[in-house]
Amino acid sequence: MISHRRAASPFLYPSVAGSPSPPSPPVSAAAAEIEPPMAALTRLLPRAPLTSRVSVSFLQRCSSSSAPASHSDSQISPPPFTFSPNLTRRDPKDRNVQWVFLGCPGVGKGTYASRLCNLLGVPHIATGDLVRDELSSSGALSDQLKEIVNQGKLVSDEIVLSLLSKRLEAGEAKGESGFILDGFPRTIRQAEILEGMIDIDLVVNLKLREDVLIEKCLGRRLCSQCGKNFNMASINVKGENGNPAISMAPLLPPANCMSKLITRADDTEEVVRERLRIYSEKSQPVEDFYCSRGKLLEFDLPGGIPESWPKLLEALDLDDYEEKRSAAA
Ligand SMILES: Nc1ncnc2c1ncn2[C@@H]1O[C@H](COP(=O)(O)OP(=O)(O)O)[C@@H](O)[C@H]1O
Repeated sequence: MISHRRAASPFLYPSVAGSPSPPSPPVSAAAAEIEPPMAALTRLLPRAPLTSRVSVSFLQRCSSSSAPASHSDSQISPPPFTFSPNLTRRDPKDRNVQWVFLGCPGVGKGTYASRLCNLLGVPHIATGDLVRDELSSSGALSDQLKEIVNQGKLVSDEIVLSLLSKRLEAGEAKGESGFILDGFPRTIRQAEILEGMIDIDLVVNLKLREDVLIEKCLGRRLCSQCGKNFNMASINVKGENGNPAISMAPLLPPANCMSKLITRADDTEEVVRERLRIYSEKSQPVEDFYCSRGKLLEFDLPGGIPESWPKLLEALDLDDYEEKRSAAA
C-alpha cells in the first residue's frame, strides 16, 4: 500500500515549462562564512542536452510546518583545503538534474538513486562510497576514517566536503552534467554549505520503518569484485501500530558474484543501531531544512523494488519519461 501524499498544487523541478523555482530562505551566516573554501562545490557541470531534462510535476509536501529555515549548530572552523572560486550557478535548463536522496541507513537510497541515474543519464555520487574508497587506500586519513566509520559515526564535514569536491571536479573534467547525491548532506552544516553553493532542484526522502531498516542492513552484501549491492534478507513484517505490512524479497546476486560477497564492517546490529540514532539526531533536521525550502519529496516505500520502483517513478513524474523526453526534444 502506498502511503505517500501528493501536493495540492503542481511544482516543477527543474522546469521544462519555464516555471520559477520556489523562493529559498537565505543560508545562515555560518554557511556564508565558509563559502570560499567550499567553492568547488559550485563547479556546475557542462550544458546538458534538452532531452535529458525532466520535470517533477507535483511535490509531496512534508508534514513539518514549523521547520526552521536555518540552524545555528555549526561551530565552523575553516577547512584545511582550498579550491578555485571562479564558479557560478547554472540555469536548470542548461544542465541535467541536481537531486539529493535522503533516508536512514538501509532504506535503499543507493539502489533507487543508482536506478534513477541510469534512467536520467546522470552520475550517482554516494559519499559513503567516496569514504569507503578513501578507507581502502593506505595512509593516515584511511586509519582515522576506519575508526570513525566502523563505530557508525559521521566523518567530519571537512573531510566529506573535500571528497565530494574532488569527485565533482573529476566529473566536470569528464564532462558530466547533473548528479544525484546519495548520503549527502547528512548534517545541517553540510546542507547549508551545499545550499549556498549549488542549486539543488529536488530532495527525495525515502522512508521505511525502523525494524525493516535493521533487517535490511544486516542482510546487505557487497560484491567485492563488481561493487554491486545485494540483500539476503527476506522481509515479511505484519502491519501494526498504524504501520502497514511490508514484504520484501531478497535481492540475490548472480552466480558469479555469490562467492565474492562481503559484509560491510559497519553493518553489525550494534553499529546499525548507532547509525540510526545518529541519523535521527543529525540528519532528520536536514529533512526540515529542505522542507522549509519547499524542496522535499517524501516517499514511503511500499515494499521491495517491484512495488516501489514504479510508484517512485510516478511520484517523480517519470513514469512515461521516454515519451516526455521525446516531446521536449
Ligand atoms: N555526508 C556524510 N557526512 C559524514 N559522514 C558520512 C557522509 N556520508 C557517508 N559518511 C560516512 O560513511 C559511512 C557510510 O555511509 P553510507 O554508505 O551512506 O551508509 P548508510 O547510509 O548505510 O549509513 C557513514 O556511516 C559515515 O561514517
